[in-house]
Amino acid sequence: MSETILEVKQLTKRYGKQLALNNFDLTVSKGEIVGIAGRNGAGKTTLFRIITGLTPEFSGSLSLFGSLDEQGALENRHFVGTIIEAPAFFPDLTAKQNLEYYRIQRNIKDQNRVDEMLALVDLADTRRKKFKEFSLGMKQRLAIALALLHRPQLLIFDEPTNGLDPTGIIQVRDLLLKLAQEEELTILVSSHILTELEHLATRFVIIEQGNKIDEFTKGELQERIQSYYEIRVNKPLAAINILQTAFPDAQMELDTDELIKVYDLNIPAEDLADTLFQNEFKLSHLVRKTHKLEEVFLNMIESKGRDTRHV
Ligand SMILES: Nc1ncnc2c1ncn2[C@@H]1O[C@H](COP(=O)(O)OP(=O)(O)OP(=O)(O)O)[C@@H](O)[C@H]1O
Repeated sequence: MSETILEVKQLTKRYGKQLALNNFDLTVSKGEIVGIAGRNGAGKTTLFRIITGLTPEFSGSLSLFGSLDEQGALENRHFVGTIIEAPAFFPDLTAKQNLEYYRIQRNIKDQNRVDEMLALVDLADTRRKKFKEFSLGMKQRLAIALALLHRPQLLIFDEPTNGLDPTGIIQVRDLLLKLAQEEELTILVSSHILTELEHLATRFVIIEQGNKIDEFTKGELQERIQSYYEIRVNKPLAAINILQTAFPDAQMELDTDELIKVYDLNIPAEDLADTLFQNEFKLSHLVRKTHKLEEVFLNMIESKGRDTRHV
């Protein structure tokens, strides 16, 4: 069994009448990169603030590094590195000077740690460049270096790719992957765009209006971005019934645009067309398509979110 790094059970947080988190359960094992995806206001930051101790009032239980009692969890927060809000860096200081300030302030004895971190996040060459002259991606990488300065085992990163351009997104993502592999970090990240977590996370949790509405592994996600046939035909309702009778094992649906979707590419397209022709349907469109990830994400929120609202 893999080591449990974090376990929260039945986490609930209200801000007045606003339910920000509702009976939220989450277990994170060592070495995992867990992506929390949800729209703006879904509750991601609230979850991270509770885990990191920034929001101390909540109901439910929280266990960090196996320590169940609240006091123990507080002590174990030393092993957590956090980027929830942009850290305060001095605009006129360099990357090295900024990190050195925090190294001394946090009483980290290892004097090589700053150079080590700058190399790790690929900022060693910035030399005299001041923080205010950094790109957003460089600022984000410096924030990662700061969060890791005290050698945490769990990194919690709220919206790491927010505001970054495509190059910045890839740089930050590759850095996080490298950290997970080389530094054996366990990582918890959030995003309002599932696509941005797609090539990073090993497991995904979908949150909507404070509720966990879905959870799946990277492999399971691939299955959901499945390919399918899209068919337009006159009398689509009658046609889907005929197709379903002809191919009883195939999963099919009629979407809101009256398009038939057949989720079984083992059926040759000609067989679908033949069945429709033989039953005198007029076929105007038959193409092979693949679901787009954001589409899968929004469908998930729409269908499962509906069931959990107003609780
Ligand atoms: N300090 C607060 N006071 C009142 N309401 C709050 C507070 N913090 C969060 N909320 C509310 O709780 C809900 C969850 O907010 P949260 O910031 O956790 O969402 P989020 O998923 O992180 O969204 P975003 O991506 O926009 O940051 C929202 O409805 C938000 O308005």
